[in-house]
Amino acid sequence: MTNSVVCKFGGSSVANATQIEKVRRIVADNPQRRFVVVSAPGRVQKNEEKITDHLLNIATRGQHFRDSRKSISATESKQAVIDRFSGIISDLEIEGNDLIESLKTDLEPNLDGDKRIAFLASRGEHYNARIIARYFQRKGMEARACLPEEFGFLVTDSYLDAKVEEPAYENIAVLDQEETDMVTVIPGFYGVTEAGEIAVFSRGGSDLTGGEIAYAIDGDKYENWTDVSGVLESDPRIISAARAIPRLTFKEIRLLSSKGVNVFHLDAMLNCRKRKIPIHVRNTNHPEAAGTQILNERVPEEGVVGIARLDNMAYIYLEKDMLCEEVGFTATLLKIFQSYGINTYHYPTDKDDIAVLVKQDDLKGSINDLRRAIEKQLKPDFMDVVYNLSVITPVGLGLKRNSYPLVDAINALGEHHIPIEMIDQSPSQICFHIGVSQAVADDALNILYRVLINDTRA
Ligand SMILES: Nc1ncnc2c1ncn2[C@@H]1O[C@H](COP(=O)(O)OP(=O)(O)O)[C@@H](O)[C@H]1O
Ligand SMILES: N[C@@H](CC(=O)OP(=O)(O)O)C(=O)O
Repeated sequence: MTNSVVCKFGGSSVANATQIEKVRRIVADNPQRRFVVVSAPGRVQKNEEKITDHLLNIATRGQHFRDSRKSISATESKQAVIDRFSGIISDLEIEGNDLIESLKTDLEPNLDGDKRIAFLASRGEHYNARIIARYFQRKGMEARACLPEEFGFLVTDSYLDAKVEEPAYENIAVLDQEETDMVTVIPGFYGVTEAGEIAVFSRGGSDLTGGEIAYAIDGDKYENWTDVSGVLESDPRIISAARAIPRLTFKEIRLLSSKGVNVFHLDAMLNCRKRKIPIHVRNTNHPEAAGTQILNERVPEEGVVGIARLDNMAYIYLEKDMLCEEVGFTATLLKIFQSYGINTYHYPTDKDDIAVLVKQDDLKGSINDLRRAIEKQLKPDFMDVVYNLSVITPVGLGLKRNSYPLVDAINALGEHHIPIEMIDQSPSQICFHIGVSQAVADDALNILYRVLINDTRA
């Protein structure tokens, strides 16, 4: 079946009845929008918790919010989840007592460990999809909810970071062949293992579900609906003047997402790229806005198209004479990080030194053991750990043939007396990374936005 558009609506687009009505209008507006992937209800107010976070708090018996300023018990989270869904059902004026009863049972699962966390985390998407399908029906739309556990959205049994298994694609294709006039509502974020257990993708994983459905049915387009008018030039919470980027390549969005632009899940575009399915990031609150098209190719007219930023980073710095001539030194070093489950972001290296950039939270609890392992296996002359770093990454295909933005960035930061802690160009040459102290990161981002994007506009 061709001519299908897969639409994914994020948590902010399905947070309450008003938002869900906007979703219905968007779906009804184009008969090609036959697959609708929904997230769990997100934030209505800025300082509110997402339903998924409440569910994780229930799963971890009140530990999930421990590091945040709020202290919310598991019992309070349970009530918050029930209240939110009851409110949505009543505001949408649909019959939903059965759903609330079933939700209450699901909130007391007889499961332990990661299986318990995954099952509970998935319930936000699960119940929202069932509610939204009912609402569509009440408004006269031919619609059905299709649940991953029923149609066989098969995933691996890494319960909190599942990956899609090949047979899932055939099972999704079957959905596409039946009931072709219907709108199919699918909960995002989770799948089912061969043993019939629920496993979730990493956070933000409903984007991934949308991308996988689009790939499986070879859709014409994957629309990703959110609360901003596309992928913006930089984080709108810091750069209020940031505008939507009209076109991006898969490579550019992947770089931006991996370096902190979290409007779109890092892996959601991988299979779409394989089948050349264009992705369109759009605003549920402003469907008339042009949004951002993500395509295989584009002709760049500018140097930098967007600037990402990763906060709370740290680096481990090592010095050792002739380090670069010691075959296997970097491999051993990275293996040590791997053995502690720590993801490494960059490792700029030179003749006698190397630095490994990581998320500083990932060092919690293991930094002393990690240092000991490095000392024992690699015997560095000197080792230091630098915390509270922010890594700012300007991205753009145009950088490949134009290195002036790199010079401009360094000059502008110098003029404003912002010390550069680290600098590194990616091998693809379409982005570079500048590390600055967290304390001056907002200033640095503002300066770089001005000099690399704003001032270069015609
Ligand atoms: N460069 C950027 N472009 C767009 N949004 C961004 C960017 N950087 C950060 N964001 C934030 O990402 C949010 C959208 O992502 P998310 O909260 O996951 O949406 P959803 O609830 O639709 O899944 C926006 O509200 C915005 O604050
Ligand atoms: N609800 C899940 C999955 C997701 O994709 O949500 P959102 O679309 O709100 O980013 C999460 O919060 O991680």
